[in-house]
Amino acid sequence: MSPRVVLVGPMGAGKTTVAGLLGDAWGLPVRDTDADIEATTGREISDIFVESGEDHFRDLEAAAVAAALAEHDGVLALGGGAVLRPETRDLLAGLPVVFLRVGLSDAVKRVGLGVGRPLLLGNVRARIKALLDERTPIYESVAAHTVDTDGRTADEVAAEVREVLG
Ligand SMILES: Nc1ncnc2c1ncn2[C@@H]1O[C@H](COP(=O)(O)OP(=O)(O)O)[C@@H](O)[C@H]1O
Ligand SMILES: O=C(O)C1=C[C@@H](OP(=O)(O)O)[C@@H](O)[C@H](O)C1
Ligand SMILES: [Mg+2]
Repeated sequence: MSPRVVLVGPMGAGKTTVAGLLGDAWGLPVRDTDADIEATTGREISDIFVESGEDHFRDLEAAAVAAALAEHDGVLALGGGAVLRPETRDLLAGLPVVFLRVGLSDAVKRVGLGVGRPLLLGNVRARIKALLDERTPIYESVAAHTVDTDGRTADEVAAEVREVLG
């Protein structure tokens, strides 16, 4: 069992949204590791970060990704930082991983000033810039395909993901 597609990329790339659209288009079930972590722990992601720290969140996330990759054959969206763990990158080798690329201004516009993304607290623009600089090479290293999302609607992005996967 193996997912039809695994979406990676930064916060605001549209992974969660595009996963839903792909699931609808293909008639496949959709999973999102953030939602899986919230369901298993009964806690919100931001509470886990604040109360237990990022390392603990990454442990939960690595386990959630491993479980989803083993159990799920539909569409899978990862959280933006899931690829930071080497064991997760190893598990992604050979899978249809698509990197949804987003530039700084579109990412800032999309994530807004919500409190749901704890890593962005403070200066949202500076935090996103640092995350994009640090993580872009990692997303590129795990992805079989890259789809640009800047200036495109989520529907347009989903259509291109379907196209690149053939
Ligand atoms: N291509 C897009 N263009 C504009 N807004 C988008 C696009 N994709 C997603 N969004 C919006 O951006 C926000 C973040 O999307 P989300 O799917 O949660 O991203 P991610 O899971 O990658 O962090 C949501 O409000 C969503 O509706
Ligand atoms: O980039 C990150 O480290 C994170 C991304 C978030 O998911 P999205 O990428 O779906 O927003 C969520 O997992 C958490 O807030 C940490
Ligand atoms: Mg998401």
